[in-house]
Amino acid sequence: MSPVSHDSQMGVVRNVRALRTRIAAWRAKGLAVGFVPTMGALHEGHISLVKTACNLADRAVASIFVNPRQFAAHEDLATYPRNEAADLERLQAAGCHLAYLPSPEEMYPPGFETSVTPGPLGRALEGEARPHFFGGVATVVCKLFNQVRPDIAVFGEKDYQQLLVVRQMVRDLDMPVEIVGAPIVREPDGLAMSSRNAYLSVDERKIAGRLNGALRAAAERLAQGAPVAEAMEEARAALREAGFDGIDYVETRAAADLSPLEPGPLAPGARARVLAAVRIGRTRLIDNWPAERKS
Ligand SMILES: Nc1ncnc2c1ncn2[C@@H]1O[C@H](COP(=O)(O)OP(=O)(O)OP(=O)(O)O)[C@@H](O)[C@H]1O
Ligand SMILES: CC(C)(CO)[C@@H](O)C(=O)[O-]
Ligand code: BAL
Repeated sequence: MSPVSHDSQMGVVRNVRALRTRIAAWRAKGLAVGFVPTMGALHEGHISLVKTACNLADRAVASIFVNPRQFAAHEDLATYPRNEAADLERLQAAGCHLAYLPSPEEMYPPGFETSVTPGPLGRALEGEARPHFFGGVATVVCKLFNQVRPDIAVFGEKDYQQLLVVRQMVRDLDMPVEIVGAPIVREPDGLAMSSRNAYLSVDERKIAGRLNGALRAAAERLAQGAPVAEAMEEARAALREAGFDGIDYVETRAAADLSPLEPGPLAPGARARVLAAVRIGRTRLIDNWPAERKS
């Protein structure tokens, strides 16, 4: 027998109509809705977002949708890890109230043609390496917000630029939702949890564990007053020495809006973020770490 009582059984819906029926019943009771969009293959990072949504709202909805529009033709849409049964169990155990799993046809029916295009914030860093990416993310997140109509939505700081792009979209398009950023959940060696970590071989996994250390070391150098350009050069050297096959970028940017910084030392009190994307074998990893100069 299931240890879960009927009352706390998580709902599972796969189309907008069923989703809206469930949410309308909560709204009728005046309950606040928290939302966590995901692409599935869930790990403790995703679960921490669901728990945050449960803490901040009366009901939590999580979506699982591997969004084709944010993958370029050469990327890993076909092989992206999928594990629906395990994901549903994890969501249920985390206290999620409703899982929303639309099909690609439900999200993008024949005739679909409108998209959301982020501004300059979406063109730097990840946007430069993956030019299609933030347009796909903004479009699907906009649709998901219109479908769920949440009071709050929780996004992980692991995808730091994505969090800022979504905040900017919500501000620019007057969307009635509060965006909450949640801290990065890491493996014991510091590697940020990520669904794509499943691609790593045993040897690659050892190398991957050194990404976070390189960013932390850079943030420490910046805290001590090292020039940004010097700290970034040291970080690149550390990543090359660790054995990464490629570095898409390692940069220190203003934490609030990712605007570029001068090459010299950080201004005392200025909040910055060291961000990187690296490649190892067929896997691309991103991570970031806060940096602030000690006064
Ligand atoms: N380690 C983590 N800590 C906190 N939040 C995370 C973590 N990993 C992912 N998230 C957040 O979960 C949400 C869904 O992300 P997604 O499903 O793409 O997972 P992912 O592990 O980032 O996958 P990928 O390997 O494709 O980057 C995003 O808001 C993302 O920032
Ligand atoms: C926000 C998101 C679910 C949109 O597809 C995705 O980019 C992700 O999982 O970070
Ligand atoms: N976590 C971001 C989803 C992607 O890389 O497509």
